[in-house]
Amino acid sequence: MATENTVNSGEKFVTKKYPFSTQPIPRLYYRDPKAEHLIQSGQPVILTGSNLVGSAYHWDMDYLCSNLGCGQYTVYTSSSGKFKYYDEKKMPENKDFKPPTSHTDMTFQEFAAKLKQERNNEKERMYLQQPLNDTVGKWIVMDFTNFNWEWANQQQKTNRWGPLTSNLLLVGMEGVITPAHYDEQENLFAQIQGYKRFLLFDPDQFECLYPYPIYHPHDRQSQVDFDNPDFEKFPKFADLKGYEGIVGPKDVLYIPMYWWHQVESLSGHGETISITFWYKAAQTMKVVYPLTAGQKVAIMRNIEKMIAEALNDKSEMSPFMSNMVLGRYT
Ligand SMILES: CC1(C)c2ccccc2-c2ccc(C[C@@H](CC(=O)O)C(=O)C(=O)O)cc21
Ligand SMILES: [Zn+2]
Repeated sequence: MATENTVNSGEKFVTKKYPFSTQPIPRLYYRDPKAEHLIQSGQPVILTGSNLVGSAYHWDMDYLCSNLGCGQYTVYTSSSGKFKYYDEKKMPENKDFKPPTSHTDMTFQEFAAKLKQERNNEKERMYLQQPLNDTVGKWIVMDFTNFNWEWANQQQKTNRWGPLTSNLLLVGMEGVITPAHYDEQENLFAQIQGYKRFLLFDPDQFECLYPYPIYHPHDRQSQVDFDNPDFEKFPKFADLKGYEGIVGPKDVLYIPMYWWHQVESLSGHGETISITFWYKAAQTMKVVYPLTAGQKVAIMRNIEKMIAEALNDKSEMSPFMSNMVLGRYT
């Protein structure tokens, strides 16, 4: 049932309410020219009917247990249910950084068994994420080869995306949340089991989402706690405008590069099973003005990196940037 901080979004989903407005992510048949146009213009769209991972629609926990083999899988655990990504390579320079989640390796069978027992005492939330590699069993390899590669390759070509870098298998417990962040790759996000609520924000919402400094382990993640926003520190969060949609089995969501997204595995519909298709950026042939918001994010990132390198002292970043901007460009 819906409580005071949740809404009944449609017939069967209860979702958390946030203090910003959203409009629906378009949902179109994958062959619809409007869908093609949205992808080409770097706009998100939920695609139906693509069968991108049609050969994996029968993947459920039992099938994965018997066919994923006995390889080790990375399983993240979080007591809060939030899985904020952090870059371990950036931890040495940030002495007081405490990872918000822990991770261990285990076989899929161990993960599935823990999932069953976890269901009772609702304590530790778990999220398995694993590149699909050659440790998986032969049936999984066969399902993988039978993905709708013809359509995926056609998208890659039409939109001039770079190479496919990885397919990630994701198995999440009900209620896990991936907090707002952006990625630097194009993403075809395929849902196999369960339902995920996506909140998406245009890269031009950058000033409302206050990403961590680039050298921070939480680079690319928003500093704002959506459940308890600090409007003193992050006043423009109140002006945030987003898109929202529920991605269910057989849906494919196109998440354009640099688009912010928060992802919530909805309760009451079992664990979620997803596969991501990440592509490197399209080759920028000729710069066209005005620049897109995403291009400006890329420029900001490059400048932040150069300043951090030039100063070679993190504590100098803030005074340096303030001196450069305050009272001069503000
Ligand atoms: C949180 C988790 C498990 C994780 C932990 C540690 C390192 C990486 C990742 C990682 C990467 C991608 C996702 C999928 C998705 C979010 C979602 O579906 O929940 C998403 O953000 C995307 O497809 O771009 C989820 C994760
Ligand atoms: Zn992401």
